[in-house]
Amino acid sequence: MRASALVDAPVAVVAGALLDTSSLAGFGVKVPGPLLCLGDVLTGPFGVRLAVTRADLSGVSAAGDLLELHTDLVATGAGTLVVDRVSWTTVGGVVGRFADVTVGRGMALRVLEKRSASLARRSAELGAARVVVGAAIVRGGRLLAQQRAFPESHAGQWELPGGRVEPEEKPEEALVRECVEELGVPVVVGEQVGPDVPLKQDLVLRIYAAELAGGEPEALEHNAVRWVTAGQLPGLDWLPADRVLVPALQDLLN
Ligand SMILES: Nc1nc2c([nH]c(=O)n2[C@H]2C[C@H](O)[C@@H](COP(=O)(O)OP(=O)(O)OP(=O)(O)O)O2)c(=O)[nH]1
Repeated sequence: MRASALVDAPVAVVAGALLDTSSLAGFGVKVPGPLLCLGDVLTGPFGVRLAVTRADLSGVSAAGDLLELHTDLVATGAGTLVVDRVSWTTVGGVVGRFADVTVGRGMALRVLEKRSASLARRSAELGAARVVVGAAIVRGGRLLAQQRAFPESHAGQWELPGGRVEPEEKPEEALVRECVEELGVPVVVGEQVGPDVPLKQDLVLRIYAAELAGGEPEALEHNAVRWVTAGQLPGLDWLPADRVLVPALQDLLN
């Protein structure tokens, strides 16, 4: 079964809204955390279990023994086309087929309609949210990660250099400023990497690829900086929002 809807927001924003498990609230789905990550297991009504097999800019997929859900995102000139595909295994026999047609399809359609409305709502919120920028600085096939010194709850965890965009700044300008403040070096900012990851109701994390424009980065406000390979990325104790971005960061390095 397929359904599609146009959402008036860029792909990076809609992809972020899709990762936000708050848009699954009200569907009786148990989720492991506030953000969907590759490999997460979702538990739906009747104990149906689904593993997340894709969570990136192209959309989200989840698959289990009986059910598969795919949401594909396509950029159009007029916003993002969200294409949902649902497939499930029908219990055999006449009764099973009857139940499938009368109950299963109607239920799936109602769920998709409700979800599409909540996705559009969350995308609008995130599109208007304040942005925290982060720099994916790559040198010689390694990514620069930095280890937070505070607050206590996040001390020791890893993140990317960056911070909040001030009201009068462009995101790229904020990133250059933050890299000078935190690392003591200028950077050249490139393309966005991965989706806008929801941090709170009205705050998103947006990562840009970046290159050093000179100098050697130092941990001026952090515990440490470290250059990590694609293989080392999943093993680092990242802040939760950055963990979601690991596959996109690995793609950037590969
Ligand atoms: N810089 C940065 N912040 C991140 C990342 N991942 C992530 O969840 N965050 C969160 C942590 C904070 O809640 C928020 C940014 O705060 P910050 O402390 O770095 O930036 P800031 O100095 O401009 O913020 P503030 O003084 O206004 O709190 O974003 C990341 O990779 N880099």
